[in-house]
Amino acid sequence: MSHESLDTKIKVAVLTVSDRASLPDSDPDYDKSGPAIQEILADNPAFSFTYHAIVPDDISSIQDAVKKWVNDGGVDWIVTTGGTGFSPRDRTPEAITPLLSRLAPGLVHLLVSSSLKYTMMAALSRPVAGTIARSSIHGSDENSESVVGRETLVVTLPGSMKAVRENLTVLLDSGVIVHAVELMKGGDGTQSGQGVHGALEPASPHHEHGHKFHRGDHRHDHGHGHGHGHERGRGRGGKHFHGENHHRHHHHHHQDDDHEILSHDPSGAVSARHRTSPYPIVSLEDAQEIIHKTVNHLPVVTLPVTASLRGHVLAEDVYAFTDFPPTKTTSVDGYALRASDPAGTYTVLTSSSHPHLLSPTSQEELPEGCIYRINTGGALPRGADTVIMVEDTKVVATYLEGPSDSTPSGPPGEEWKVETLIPAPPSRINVRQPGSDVRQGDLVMRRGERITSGGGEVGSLIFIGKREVKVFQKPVVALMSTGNEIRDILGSVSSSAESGEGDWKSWDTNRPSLTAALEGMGYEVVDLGIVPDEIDAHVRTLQDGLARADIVLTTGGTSMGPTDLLKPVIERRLGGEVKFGRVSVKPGKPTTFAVVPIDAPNNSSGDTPKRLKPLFALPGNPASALVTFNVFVVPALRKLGGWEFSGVGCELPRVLVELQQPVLLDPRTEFHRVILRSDLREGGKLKAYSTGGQRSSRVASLSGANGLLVLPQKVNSGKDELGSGEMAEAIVIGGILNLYDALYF
Ligand SMILES: Nc1nc2c(c(=O)[nH]1)N[C@H]1C(S)=C(S)[C@@H](COP(=O)(O)OP(=O)(O)OC[C@H]3O[C@@H](n4cnc5c(N)ncnc54)[C@H](O)[C@@H]3O)O[C@H]1N2
Ligand code: MOO
Repeated sequence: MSHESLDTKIKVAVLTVSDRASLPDSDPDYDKSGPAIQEILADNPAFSFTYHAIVPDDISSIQDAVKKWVNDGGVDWIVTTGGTGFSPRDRTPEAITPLLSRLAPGLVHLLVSSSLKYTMMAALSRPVAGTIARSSIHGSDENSESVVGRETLVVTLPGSMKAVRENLTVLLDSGVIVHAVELMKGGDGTQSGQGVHGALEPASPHHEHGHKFHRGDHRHDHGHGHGHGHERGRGRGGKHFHGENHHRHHHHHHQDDDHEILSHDPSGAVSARHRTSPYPIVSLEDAQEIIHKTVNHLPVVTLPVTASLRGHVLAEDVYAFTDFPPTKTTSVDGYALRASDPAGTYTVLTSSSHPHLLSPTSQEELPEGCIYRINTGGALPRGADTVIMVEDTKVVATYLEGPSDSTPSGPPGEEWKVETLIPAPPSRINVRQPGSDVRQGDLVMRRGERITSGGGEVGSLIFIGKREVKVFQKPVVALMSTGNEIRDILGSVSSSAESGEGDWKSWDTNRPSLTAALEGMGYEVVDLGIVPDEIDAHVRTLQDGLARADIVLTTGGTSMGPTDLLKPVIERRLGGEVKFGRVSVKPGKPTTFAVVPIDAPNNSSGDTPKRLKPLFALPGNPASALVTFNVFVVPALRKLGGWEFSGVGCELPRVLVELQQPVLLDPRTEFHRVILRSDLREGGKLKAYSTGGQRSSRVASLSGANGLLVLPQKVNSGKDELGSGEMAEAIVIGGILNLYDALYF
């Protein structure tokens, strides 16, 4: 059934019961809950709004209004708000009960029990629910056939906005109202996609309401236009998830608007799960842009400049505090002298015999007729301006073992006289002038520059004497696998599991492979282990991961199975917002990206600000997990760590490559795993060799792969394949090889 056509929609009338609001001179804004109900319903395609009235808290006024709507015929469901409490004027239940032809205590139970999760005061709410038959109001049942389809459902809600929103959410999200009205009209209820035991809302008070993370209003997946349910009032983001009708609506955001929950309720019956995914399928490019827009850099920290700085991004400009080298310095081993000194014989001075010539506290210069022995990197003595290499000299005389008349005393065997065989070379040749490597005040590295494992950046910082530096925090990544069928290869495995019996099926491939990838990129990994397909275990482990890490990665449980828990747990138990739940890529269609609120420590004003942490739920298939990691997660990790570009730009680089095999095109953008080799015989052309079978479970397709072809989507009437020799784009995920750097190719 489509809720698109008006006459199949459930027609709703809203009755506000309030002495104050019904006064003739009452402020029209006094009634808040009546309009709130209209707005919530207006955004739900299953409903169309008909009437709204405000009556005082007296039994006959309430009954008159209800009877009128029931007798007019055109109303399927009457929602009242107000007058259900314990104060003397609260009479709504007393007004409605006598009109009911059939009681619906189950609905009452649903309302009260769900409200009790928010407040024990819900025990003092006295709702009634049931159906009113049109004929029973006329007091005539002579035409019993006309009773069929002539019933109106009535539910009484409290007057408070909060309670109204909570109760309506439970009634709409559970699907019970749609189902009830279908049954009242003589249908079998299958239209709403709810089995008779359609699943009810789980206990999740704190995340159904109150948090204020709006979905960015990008990418509404209409395809139907959106005229539904907007006759009155404005659309409000009510959460709805019945059956086939999963429209995204334009939300006219109100400040207490929540984001939509699209996932199924996993605590319900298997039969109540979605049979088509409610998540719109976004393109690769859109998914990348959503990630880029959502993820922000982590805070700045000051770290010591050591090798472990690699992988960080600088958060400050770094200037040189002094000149490097600080004084004239030799770049060769030899003898310092004056540039004007001709070839000839000189007396040798050294840092042992004449250290004061190097000391800044002395004024003395290198005397005429002397040269000063120095080694590469050493400072020139005062008075010298160039250096002659040792190769251009020879020893003429050394100090002797014992005293002598003609030889002054010195360490025996030490050089006394050395002959320079050529005139002193010009100083530019062998001398590094002060500040010639780095000048004081030079900008050595900029904020935003990345400290790579290439070493150049760490080296540059240390070289100028920088001991600590401001960098963006590098994300810590929490990683978990899911699935009852998954076992840790290091864990103890019972013999029945080893023999393949029981429900054991797979070694946990994803955690080790993703850990290798993450640690190889320099990220610290928090291992959350393997989590069974149970809601509470998911919640606990995810909360643990969110507390300990800056980003959480999961694998498995993203798709359409009844135990695919990630999306429902994120939305319904963690209060998270799924930014996208499907992407048109192969492999990796169910890749899910969400943000989850984390309570920041209470501040002095007492309110609890929320921080959002990103979470990727990657598909369980091992090849899918690794491919989507490279395509979607790596850019997010980089962005968290402070990579910043004006556009989308944290992705791994792409190159143009020549296919060496023909490849078939898929309706989804396909990442075909390849080995990229540079062929110098053809000017260094990059050639792409397929790694073979590309099924999502075949992680071997990534073994040795250093590239992911980005194969364009096959379009209707477009070509089905790219031929050998054609060019395509590839994402570089590893080091490029030479053509012959391989065991085989
Ligand atoms: N009815 C539909 N079924 C599936 C759809 C779909 O659109 N409709 N999508 C398929 C696609 S595409 C993928 S990809 C997978 C994704 O599945 P999940 O993310 O829900 O993952 P699981 O069902 O939990 O597991 C899938 C597969 O991978 C194995 N697995 C899971 N974790 C690990 C691990 N850590 N190490 C090794 N192997 C793992 C698991 O045993 C399953 O064989 O869904 C398709 N289905
Ligand atoms: O999208 Mo799935 O990753 O093809 O197997």
